[in-house]
Amino acid sequence: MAVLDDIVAGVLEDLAEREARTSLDDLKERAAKQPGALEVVGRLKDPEAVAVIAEVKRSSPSKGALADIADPAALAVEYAAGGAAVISVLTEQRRFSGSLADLDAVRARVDTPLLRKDFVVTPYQVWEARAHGADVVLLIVAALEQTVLESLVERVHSLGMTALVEAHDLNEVQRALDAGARVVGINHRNLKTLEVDMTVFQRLAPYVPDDVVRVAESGIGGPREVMEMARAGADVVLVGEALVRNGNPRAAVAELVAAGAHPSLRSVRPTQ
Ligand SMILES: O=C(O)c1ccccc1NCC(=O)[C@H](O)[C@H](O)COP(=O)(O)O
Repeated sequence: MAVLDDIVAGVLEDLAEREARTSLDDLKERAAKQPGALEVVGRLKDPEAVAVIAEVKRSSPSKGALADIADPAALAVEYAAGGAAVISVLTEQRRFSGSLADLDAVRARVDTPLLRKDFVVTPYQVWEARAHGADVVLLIVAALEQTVLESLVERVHSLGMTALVEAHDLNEVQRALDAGARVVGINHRNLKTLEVDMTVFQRLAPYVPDDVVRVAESGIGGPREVMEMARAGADVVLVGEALVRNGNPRAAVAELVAAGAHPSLRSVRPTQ
């Protein structure tokens, strides 16, 4: 079984348990009590700079344990202080050791927009994201039939949140755009094989129109890669491992933010 299928199968089992505990009506009530979702498209599409999405990531299928993050909110506070535009919180339990409790904890401590990073395949999970304070929801094209992808994008947007729609090849980029994505993530990591190919973003970015936010994801280790992604047309970089392994996450985010605003990029980035 491909890694992605295996992850989604586990996600569906865990989801069934949560659905048995919390009805959709209860989730909707909780969502109604949240402040409105924060707008992120304008924040991410800055012609002067590449924005940074900093990820709270304890472990992963490709690398196993990455960092012992006892206090995800404290890490998020450091990310926010370093200048992260959005903070990504992994909520998948089995392979990434995340939870909705992590999202709650982070939401309680930072005002920065939050991305619920999970394997979202049903509307219930979209409601969960909103009920737990998310502003952005990841949708992975490879995990979804086109009609389901379209309806989930619509649901995310109708709740005032933004869908980050993730692709890994040209067909998936086209499907993301057809589904109405305003923010497209191009993942260097193939989620079926876990192979990371750092040429994927530069090959696919030209197919994403300029009015759509382009996010380069995975394998970004530091300022050098941020500048490479910027030159290839990235508006945003999403970084996990390099930040959670760094002893000074605030400084590490600040370094990436500074690289994304480097004056030498002004001549290569399109003015919008
Ligand atoms: O990270 C993995 O091993 C992984 C495996 C299977 C599905 C998804 C996976 N990661 C999710 C991500 O997209 C990354 O967490 C994110 O892009 C950050 O990547 P990195 O900076 O390389 O930690």
